[in-house]
Amino acid sequence: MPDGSRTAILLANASAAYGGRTVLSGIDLTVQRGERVALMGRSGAGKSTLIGLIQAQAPEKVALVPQAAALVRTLSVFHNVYMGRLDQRSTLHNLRNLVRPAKADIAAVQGILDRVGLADTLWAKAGELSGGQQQRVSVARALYNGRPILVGDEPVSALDRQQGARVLAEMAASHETLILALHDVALALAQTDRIVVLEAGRIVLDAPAQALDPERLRPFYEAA
Ligand SMILES: Nc1ncnc2c1ncn2[C@@H]1O[C@H](COP(=O)(O)OP(=O)(O)OP(=O)(O)O)[C@@H](O)[C@H]1O
Repeated sequence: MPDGSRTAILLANASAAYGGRTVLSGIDLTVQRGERVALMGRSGAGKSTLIGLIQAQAPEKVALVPQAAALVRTLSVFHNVYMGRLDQRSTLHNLRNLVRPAKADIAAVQGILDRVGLADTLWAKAGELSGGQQQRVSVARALYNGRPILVGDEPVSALDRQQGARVLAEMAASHETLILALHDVALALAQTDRIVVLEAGRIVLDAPAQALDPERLRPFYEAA
């Protein structure tokens, strides 16, 4: 992909299999820089697998919010968020920060935590937070990482709709492109501009959010 291209992600006839069983096939997906895309579909449709393919295509450009928060439970929230930029700092700086965090880094991490409603948790152990708080620490780590494409696998699933909308807005403010697996239809329609629906490993709908409503998406969630 040439630098300066408007294309953020390009998958052409992509497929994926586990142990010889194909779970994604014929995937054609081009995401332009600046788009906010919701990946939707029933459990098992292939959203997480597709997210893996998307991340593998441009790992240096992707800040990932994985489905399970993947935090180091015994470390502080500060350290878990700081990990988002480990590869952007020297080993010496990182080691020093483990023991005695630099003021500028503390301020930067605190600023991100304020934005996701976690202002008072900086030195709490990540493992002692609620599930919704841990999910926001995972989002904060991606925001701090700052790469242009934020890819999230159900990044607000543990939050109520209002909190979820607020956190999605913070993602949109920090990252040029969003690609998010979401199960909340109302949230997806309100907070993204394109809906891609997967069914049994294939894309069965790819349309602007503005052209859709919950009724149109219902068949993809009703019991098969
Ligand atoms: N590590 C794995 N090994 C074997 N099969 C897997 C593995 N991960 C996923 N699968 C299978 O691949 C298919 C797609 O799974 P995937 O997790 O991508 O779906 P999903 O849409 O993200 O589901 P959910 O919404 O429940 O997370 C499913 O049939 C699942 O059982």
